[in-house]
Parts: sequence; structure tokens; C-alpha cells
Amino acid sequence: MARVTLTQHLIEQQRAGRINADLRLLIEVVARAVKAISVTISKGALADVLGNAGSDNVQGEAQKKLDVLANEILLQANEWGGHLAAMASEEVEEVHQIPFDYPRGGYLLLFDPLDGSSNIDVNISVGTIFSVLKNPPGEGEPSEAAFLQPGRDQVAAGYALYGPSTMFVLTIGDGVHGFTLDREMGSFVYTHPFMTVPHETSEYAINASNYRHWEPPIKRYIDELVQGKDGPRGRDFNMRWVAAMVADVHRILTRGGVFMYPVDAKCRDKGGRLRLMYEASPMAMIIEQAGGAASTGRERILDVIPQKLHQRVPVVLGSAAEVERVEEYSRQG
Ligand SMILES: O=P(O)(O)OC[C@H]1O[C@](O)(COP(=O)(O)O)[C@@H](O)[C@@H]1O
Ligand SMILES: [Mg+2]
Ligand SMILES: [Mg+2]
Repeated sequence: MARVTLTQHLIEQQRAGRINADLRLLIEVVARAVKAISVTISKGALADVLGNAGSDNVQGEAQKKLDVLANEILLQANEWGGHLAAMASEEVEEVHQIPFDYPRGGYLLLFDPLDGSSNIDVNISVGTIFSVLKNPPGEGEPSEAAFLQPGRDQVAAGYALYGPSTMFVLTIGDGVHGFTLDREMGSFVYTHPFMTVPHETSEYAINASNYRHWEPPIKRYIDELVQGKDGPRGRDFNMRWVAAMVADVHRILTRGGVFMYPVDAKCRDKGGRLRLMYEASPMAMIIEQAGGAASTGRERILDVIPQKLHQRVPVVLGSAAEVERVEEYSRQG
């Protein structure tokens, strides 16, 4: 059977009227940047890409060399694309404007260039997450306010997983579709049509070392999972934690599960650990498109109205039955 590439898949989506040419080409440019990041990451210790960059990002976190490199690759590739009005990145404090003499378009691109940065130096999976919004009508360069749209208004969202193979997973609001990089051919091949998340699961992902900092509803929920057959749930649960949201979400899209980064005493002042606009919202769109649910524990992530670009939120996403249970425990207090 002939292999379908990402390019062919996107042309079919355009023919079917699901995307326009600009959005198609924008996604192609992101995918091209992802290939460059994949090549850079896979060099590992053979190139000077491991370790700290010696700088801090807007979040006050030490940047890894690969955080900086992946950010530069994405910014440079997309500046030239001609389909964007502006960009926003985890690694850049302000809105990144398109240079004035470059072609422009009607979309806004947001990304976490390198997700799971603590995994880089130990050669474990990392990822890239991106989100696409429409630039609201208006004069001049888009300000931060142009980006502050709820996740339900995203026109596309996706991630790249740099694991044993590199994958590109995409939604344009018509299901979730996965592509695997054929390194010899240099193209993404359509390998995972209509990825889905089952309603029920027996697997969860949480950084359990934060247990003493959690709020009572989260402690109650996890306590019950840990008690397994001997507790109120009456069955055993398995646990996984990759420490890269992309990899944990990809596992959930492959075999189900629930992923949680709740607000805790350590991150309460910041509102949570994960960033709303380029981590939680795109992953929430992907998970909902795959039939799962994504919540802050109190409300649907896609309905959160952002107040600022680098806002953080609590995250519970994956198999809907478990997400609903966490919401129920949170309501009960
Ligand atoms: O260090 P912890 O508490 O395990 O947190 C891991 C979480 O932090 C993140 O790495 C945050 O993303 P960045 O690496 O982009 O900052 C998530 O991918 C992951 O789920
Ligand atoms: Mg991240
Ligand atoms: Mg990051």
C-alpha cells in the first residue's frame, strides 16, 4: 500500500475544506522545524547540545542548550513562512514579532520548543508542543492581548515526540492524527489515523514526590488508586511518569490513562506548574479530539480565559471517567 505523508494528508484536508492553504503551509513549516530539532537532539553528546545554556528563561528556569536551540529553530523557520502575524514561546518573555520586511499572515503560533527539558541530559524522551490561533482583526503588530484567547478557539494544535522514533501528532479539529518520521526519506508518514483515548483506564501519571504538597481532593484520589483492589476502587492501578508531558500524553493517546499536574503548595502562587497557552491548551484540544477530557480539576481547560501569555494552570487530562472523578472530588473539597 502506498504510504501517505503529512504533506499529502494536509492537501487532502484542504481539498475537503477543513483547512485553507495558509494553515496547511504553516503546519508544514512547523513540521520542517521539528525535523531539524529531531536531528539536533539525536546528535546527543556528539555535538555540543547537552547541558545548561547558562541563562534563565522568563519563568526563571535555567535554560538547557537544547531549549535555546529548539526555540531558535522554530522562530527562524516560521518567521519566513509568510502565514503568521506573530509568535509566542515559553523561552521568550514578550510576543515575538515577524521582522517588518518579511511576508505576514493571519495566524498566531505559540510553542513550548522543548518539553521535558530535565530529560535531555539523561537521553530520555522530550517533545515540542504547539498551538495555532487566528490573529484578531486590528491594525499593526499583535500585542499580548491578541494571544489571550481561550483554548477552544485554537484552529490547530499538535506536538512532536522525540523518542525511539520521532512522531508528529496533529489535530485541526477533525480527530487526532499521528505521523512517524522516516529518517532516510526525510518525511513524516501517516501511521496513526484517528488516535483515541478510552473512557476508562487503570493507569495514572503524577509526580508523587509532591504528595505532601497536594490539596486534600488530590490526596484522596491518589490514595484510592494506590490502595487498588483493597480500596474503594476495587481494582489495581499502574503508574508511569516520564517527566515530559508530551511523552506522558502520547502514552495516554496510545493506551489510555490519566495525567495530572495539580496545583500544590509549591506552585500555588504561580497558579500551577504547566503553562496554559502552549502546554495545557494544545494538549487539551488533542485529548478532547481523541475522545478524552481535560480539566483544571474545576473547569474545562479549553474554557479558561487567559490573563497573560505565560499563565500556569493545574492540569488533569486523559480518560474521561477519571478526569470526571477528580472534578467530583474537587467539588466535594
Ligand atoms: O519535574 P517534574 O515535577 O517531574 O515536572 C515535569 C513536568 O514539567 C515539564 O517538563 C514542564 O515542561 P518544560 O520542560 O517545557 O518546562 C513537563 O513536561 C512535565 O510533565
Ligand atoms: Mg513543557
Ligand atoms: Mg519547555
